[in-house]
Amino acid sequence: MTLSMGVSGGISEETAGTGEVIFPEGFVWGTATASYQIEGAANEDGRGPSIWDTFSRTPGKVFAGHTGDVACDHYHRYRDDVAMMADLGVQAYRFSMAWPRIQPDGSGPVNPRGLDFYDRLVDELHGHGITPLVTLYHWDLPQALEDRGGWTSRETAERFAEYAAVAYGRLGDRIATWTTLNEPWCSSFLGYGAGVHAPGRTDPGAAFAAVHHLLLGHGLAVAELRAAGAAQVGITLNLAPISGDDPEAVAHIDGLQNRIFLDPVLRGEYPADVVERARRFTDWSFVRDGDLDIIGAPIDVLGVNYYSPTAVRLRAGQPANPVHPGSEGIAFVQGDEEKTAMGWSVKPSGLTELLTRVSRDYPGTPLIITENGAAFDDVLADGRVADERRIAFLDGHFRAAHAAIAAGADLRGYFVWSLMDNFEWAEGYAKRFGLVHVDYASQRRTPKDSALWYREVIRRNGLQA
Ligand SMILES: N#[N+]C[C@@H]1[C@@H](O)[C@H](O)[C@@H](O)[C@@H]2O[C@H]12
Repeated sequence: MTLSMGVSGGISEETAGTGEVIFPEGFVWGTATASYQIEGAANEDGRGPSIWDTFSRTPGKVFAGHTGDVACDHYHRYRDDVAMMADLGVQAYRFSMAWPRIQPDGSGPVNPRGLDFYDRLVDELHGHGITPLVTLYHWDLPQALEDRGGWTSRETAERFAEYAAVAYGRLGDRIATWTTLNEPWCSSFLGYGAGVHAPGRTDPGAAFAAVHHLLLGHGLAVAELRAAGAAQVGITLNLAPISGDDPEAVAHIDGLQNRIFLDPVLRGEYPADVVERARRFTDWSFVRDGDLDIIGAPIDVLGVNYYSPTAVRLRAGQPANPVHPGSEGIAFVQGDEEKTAMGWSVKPSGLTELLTRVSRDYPGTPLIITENGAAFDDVLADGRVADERRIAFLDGHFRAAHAAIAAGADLRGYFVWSLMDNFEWAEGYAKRFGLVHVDYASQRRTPKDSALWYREVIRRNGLQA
């Protein structure tokens, strides 16, 4: 089953708020994870070091010095995890492949034992009737490539395309939907601009070079995947609706958060206003003739990760937010909505706004929500996690997605982040996003109430009144 097949049938009358909503027939319900966040086995079967192995070992970078060395031990427990997904009725599973497991140095020799793991995983998924959706890059860049410049170097984009071809060569017969990158905004602006993610660099000019080479890697990989016969190719972007009273401030942040990725991928051009604003930090000389044609090659599906909206306002003297280069005088403000354990506003309507905006401004590409979910301070008591807030969060966001479909968005599926609690990057294991609770000491998995609730949503293909 491909994930961007047309969904058939109309949708029920939109009954906002609390009524029953039924999604189109063929709508795909899934869960999502990422290699470094769940696999563990960091030094097993030939896996090479990634930038997150290095970063998490750098004092002060990750909460309590947590690392992904063991994580959820999914590398060894994948059969039980897949069986658990099947029990929850999950129809599709979004996971990422660890580039350093497949090419330990990021180029050259392929590690067959790394490919063997994904072979086993994909066969297990198919054995349970679960459709795989793969992300080729979810932030675990081989350290050897970072040592040669990482995403600031054009070479990394070229190596990424080679890695994509290797992965497809082994698994292309069993994976229909291939997404190249997860959230290049995080890889570039958090990793090279603000330094709060691996590799921990704080150079805005490097961040813009990373933006370009990540996107170039995407385009070169799409070409490789197409040549190899991939059925569906795409990319996942973390996007947010930007609100505020000052149009210039909104445009600035919308440009850096959304349009710097959407425009090249879906229009084959960088937004002119972003290019001009960024000239303080870069001369864009890393962009070569033909690059934008490569980056803008057609894709079959756009993955959208949505968590929370962004609100900005002018504030005299406000220093730049290092995550958003050139944002002096722009304050990021929080509304009085409920907050998650990450401190993010809970605003389901932001998802409707985002999906309808993308559909309006970038028509013609089917959408999949590749991540949406929330961290809350879950408590396991007597073998149960009564995570009502997560149920309410998901209920609201599912309804918001349904409203977007009713407004014309071509939304094909929804992957809840995350299948299970996992390594939450700089937050380590302190933040729990999972539908399934993980006791890291015992590795015991306990489906939370939200998982059992989600099973019913999937069974109904919608929500009860
Ligand atoms: N933070 N947070 C949760 C979640 C993260 O765990 C994923 O790896 C990212 O793709 C995206 O940031 C979202």
